[in-house]
This record gives sequence, C-alpha cells and structure tokens, in this order.
Amino acid sequence: MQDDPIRVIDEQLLSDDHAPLKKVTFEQRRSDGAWQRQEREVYANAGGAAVLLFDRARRTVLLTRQFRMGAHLAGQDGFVIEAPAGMLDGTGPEQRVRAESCEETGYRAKQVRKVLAFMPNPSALTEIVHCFLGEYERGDKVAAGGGKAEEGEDIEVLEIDAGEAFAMARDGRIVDAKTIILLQRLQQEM
Ligand SMILES: Nc1nc2c(ncn2[C@@H]2O[C@H](COP(=O)(O)OP(=O)(O)O[C@H]3O[C@H](CO)[C@@H](O)[C@H](O)[C@@H]3O)[C@@H](O)[C@H]2O)c(=O)[nH]1
Ligand SMILES: [Mg+2]
Repeated sequence: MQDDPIRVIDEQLLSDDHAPLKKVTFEQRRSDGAWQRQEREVYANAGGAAVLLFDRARRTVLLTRQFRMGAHLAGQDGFVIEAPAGMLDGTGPEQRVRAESCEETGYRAKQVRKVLAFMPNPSALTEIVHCFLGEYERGDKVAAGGGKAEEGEDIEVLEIDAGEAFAMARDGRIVDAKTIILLQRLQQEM
C-alpha cells in the first residue's frame, strides 16, 4: 500500500520454543515525512480468554491463585490472584472460558457474555485477551477444579465476597490486568 506509514524490512526469529520471539526491523514514516528505521522484539504468544463468575444471590466471585513466573521475576512471590482464564490455541473465546471455568474452579458457568477485549502489551506481545462476565451458583460445582496437574497447574480456588474483591483490585492485592478490568466492569454493572 503506497500510503502505508509502516514498511517491514526484516523479521528475525530469535527463539521458537513455546511461542515465537521475533526481532522485527521496520521503517516508519514520521509526521514530517522522513522515514525512520527501528527494531522491536515481539513475542507472538497465543490469544487468551478470561471470565469473572458472579453469584448474584450470595454476592460472591470465583477467583484463582496460582504461581506465575513473570510476577516472580518482577520481584514478587509470584502467586497471583486472577479470574479463570486460558490460552485460545484453536478454540473460540467463549468455548475456552467455559472449559477453563470447569478445569480451574470446578464450577460450570451458567451463562457468559463477552464484555471487551484488550491487549496487555501491544508493543511487545501479539496477545489479545477476550473478557467475559458470567454467573454461577453453589449447585453449579461439577468438578474438583485446580487445573491440570500434568501441565504444571496447581490452582487454589478463592470464592470471595464481591465487595472484598473490588477492594483487592483497588488496594494492590490483585495486580493482574484482566482481573482488575473484569472486577471494575462487574462493579459498574451492579
Ligand atoms: N512448556 C511451556 N508450557 C507453557 C508455557 N506457558 C504456558 N504453558 C502451558 O500452557 C498452559 C496455559 O494454561 P492456560 O490456563 O491455558 O493459560 P493461562 O496461563 O491461564 O493464560 C491466561 O492467563 C495469562 C496470564 O494473565 C494470559 O496471558 C493469557 O492470555 C490467558 O488469559 C500452562 O498450564 C502450561 O502447561 C511455556 O512457556 N512453556
Ligand atoms: Mg489458566
């Protein structure tokens, strides 16, 4: 495209284990018309989907707590509180959150609805996370939850008062972006 302000010059594959990490050399036409060459490293990780489940009668939400190496390397203990979520790898977002809800928390979601999608880091990651709100009640527990041990998952299920979860997203006890976004959205809708 003649008017395209971006020209990709080269893509170098730096590593390709769990997902490809690329160094992309490109030129950008600046607002003054001059072309400027730059390099950026981008991790082409899979998209994901997350769901916040709410029990309207008891005013509770279902969250998970699991070890995350990124948080650990950032200097925290690495145990992160999150809404149930998974990577898409071939399945659609709604199917993924229904499956992850059962695998991670043991609860079957009654109904789920997509509220938004966001990119956690549009500079360095290709990842898009599709976010859903849903409802559950006590009788919807159909499995033990806890995640897949053979994949290294050892997930603690937290069923907590929604007001307490909103406070945790405000005061820093919850740092995960998708979880903060979903809690704020649920709070807005209540
Ligand atoms: N070998 C290997 N396996 C990995 C790696 N990263 C993930 N996995 C495997 O992939 C599984 C991913 O579990 P899911 O429940 O599908 O995904 P998730 O990690 O919960 O992803 C969700 O949260 C992430 C963190 O916020 C989001 O980035 C992602 O989009 C999604 O919402 C893990 O259990 C693990 O077995 C890796 O670097 N190496
Ligand atoms: Mg998960």
